[in-house]
Order: sequence, then C-alpha cells, then structure tokens
Amino acid sequence: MDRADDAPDARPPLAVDIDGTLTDRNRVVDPRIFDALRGWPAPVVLATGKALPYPVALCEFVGLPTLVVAENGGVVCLDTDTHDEIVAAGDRAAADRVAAAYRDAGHDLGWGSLDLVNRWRETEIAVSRDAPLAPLREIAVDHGLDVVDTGFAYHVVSPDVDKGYGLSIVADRLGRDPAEFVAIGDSANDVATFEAAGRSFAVANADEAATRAADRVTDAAYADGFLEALRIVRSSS
Ligand SMILES: O=C(O)COP(=O)(O)O
Ligand SMILES: [Mg+2]
Repeated sequence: MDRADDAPDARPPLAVDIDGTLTDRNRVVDPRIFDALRGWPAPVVLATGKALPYPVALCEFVGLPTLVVAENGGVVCLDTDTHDEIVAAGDRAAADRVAAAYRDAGHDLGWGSLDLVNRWRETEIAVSRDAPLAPLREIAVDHGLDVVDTGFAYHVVSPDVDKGYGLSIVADRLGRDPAEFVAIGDSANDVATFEAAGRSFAVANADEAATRAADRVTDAAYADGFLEALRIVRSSS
C-alpha cells in the first residue's frame, strides 16, 4: 500500500460487497483484501447479503471500524468510537411464512439441519441455489416479498429494503451523502448500492444486472477486480 502517498481527504468512502467481490467463487476471502481495506484512508462500509455476524467478524479481523449493511439492507450496524446503533428493517416473520409454505410444497431450504446461513438472520431468509427457484418466487410474491439471486443464494426480501437503503442510513449517520461513496460489487443485490453511490464498479465476474448498473466493469474478476477498482479510484481521486 502506498499509504504515505495517499491524500486522505481526496479518497472517497467505499461501499464494498463481500461474496464474489472480496472472495473467490467459493466464498473464500482473498487475503490481499485485508491490507487494502485496512489501508483505505476513508470510511469503508461492508454491504452484504450475509447475516450480521459475518461482516461484523470481517471488520474485526481486518481491523476496520464496524460499518455494516447486512441482510441486503435489512440490518445496518455502526459500532465505532463515535457511533453505536443497529437499525433493522424488513420482515423476518413474513420470510418465515414463505419458508414454511415452501417446505409444505415439498422443498427444502437446502442448508442442512444446522442452517447456519439463516440462524442469525433477523429480517429475511436465504435459500440454497440448489433449491428450485420458480416455486420460491411464486410463494414469495404471494406473501408480498421478492426473491433476489446473489449468485450465492436466493434471498427472500422485503421489496422496500435493499443495500442502497442501508447505505443511505450509514451515510446519514456519518454525515455523508451516499453519492460520495464508491460502490464495488458483483450481483443483483448490489444494483441498489450502485444507484445510491456516486460511482460504481462491477467486478468482471458480475452478473448481468450488476454489470448493466455499474459505471465501470473491471478487467479482472473477484478480489483481483476489487483491487483493480481501488487502483482506478486512487489514480483518479
Ligand atoms: O449472502 C449472499 O448471498 C451474498 O452475499 P454478498 O452480498 O456479500 O455477495
Ligand atoms: Mg456479492
């Protein structure tokens, strides 16, 4: 990292997706992102579809202040020297009704008996991509909910909650405009972050929705694409 050369005031805050952006296709975090995130001289928000404990742990292990949008915007958490707040939106009970109806129709969420994917979720549920999508969509719509495919799971979400909404809450608490942020992500659940942020990058492995919504698509995929985006931002800010 060329931290000595960084002009801190010139660097924008970041809104960074986790799976597919900081990880490889198997959700394994690339170790190079630790220094890159820790060295970024402006706030870094992890904005993910994962349940809250995952991004909170990642912030702790990286050495970042906890600025998190979890559950696709359903849970927002700030735990820093100056802010301590959790904001929840969404409707876990409605998502549970969808899960129950999906099971009644003979399908399984696909995570095994422990289901650690949903254990700590407060505002939505996630379903394995090995499970059938069409009946899940149908049941979700019947309950007034949407299904978002992140490329890693199907998420049963409230239509009025997304990562962009979550980012707007964090930005507000930090006294920033969401448009000051640079967003980096890989899939449909990042489109709202891309729209809220002032500048957006899809990594090369991104799905069609994210690719279409992003201002720029990196040449490299996964964490290489993330690191490429940071280089571009650094050289142009
Ligand atoms: O939880 C998922 O399915 C994807 O998580 P992500 O938003 O960090 O890519
Ligand atoms: Mg992702």
